[in-house]
Amino acid sequence: MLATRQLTFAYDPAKPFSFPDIQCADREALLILGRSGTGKTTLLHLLALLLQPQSGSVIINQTDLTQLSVAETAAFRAQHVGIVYQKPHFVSSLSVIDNLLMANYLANKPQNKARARELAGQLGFADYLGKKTNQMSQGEQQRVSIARAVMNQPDVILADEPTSSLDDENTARVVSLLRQQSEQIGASLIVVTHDQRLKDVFQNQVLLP
Ligand SMILES: Nc1ncnc2c1ncn2[C@@H]1O[C@H](COP(=O)(O)OP(=O)(O)OP(=O)(O)O)[C@@H](O)[C@H]1O
Repeated sequence: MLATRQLTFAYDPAKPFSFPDIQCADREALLILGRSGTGKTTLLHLLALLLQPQSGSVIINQTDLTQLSVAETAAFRAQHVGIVYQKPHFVSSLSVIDNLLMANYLANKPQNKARARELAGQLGFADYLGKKTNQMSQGEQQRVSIARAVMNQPDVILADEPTSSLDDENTARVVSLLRQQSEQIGASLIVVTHDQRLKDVFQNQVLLP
């Protein structure tokens, strides 16, 4: 479960952001829409406490992340939050499977190769596990990115424009994989996007003004 209360933030004091409260239960999906520059990525980074809000709270399960120290926040994020970035960031010198196992390492958990293989099978990149990520197409990399986000079975999955550079077929595939994974592990799924193709797919929506 993720909920926010009266979140505010400013890169520049002259341009403050004030975000609508959002709520997303376990196994639910929420789409956050808005034109370019309305603060979608900023909001997603606040939800992951990658940015510290000026005021307000971010609650995941029973924990108010804004009350945690920097070290506690980093540990909480690694264990409970899975992030799919707009452009996948991988360690290019490592293989696909080692990039997945990195999520275990960062969360201070034992390496779970069986889970990495299971996800690769489910998401359709089992043949790539030993390869480097730069040998994969963008759509394939996006699927690895989803697998990495769910390696530790997080409580919340945050996805930033996961489909903006994909064709219709890969968009449908990525959306269904995100939903399937969040339902399987019982996570809240929050997607921020300006991709109008997703409007008809998600029932719960928030529009940033
Ligand atoms: N690090 C930063 N420093 C200063 N201003 C920033 C920074 N990051 C974003 N902004 C500004 O904050 C506003 C919101 O940016 P943000 O990236 O959250 O918007 P967005 O809705 O995700 O846009 P897009 O759909 O184009 O990705 C923009 O006007 C942007 O220029």
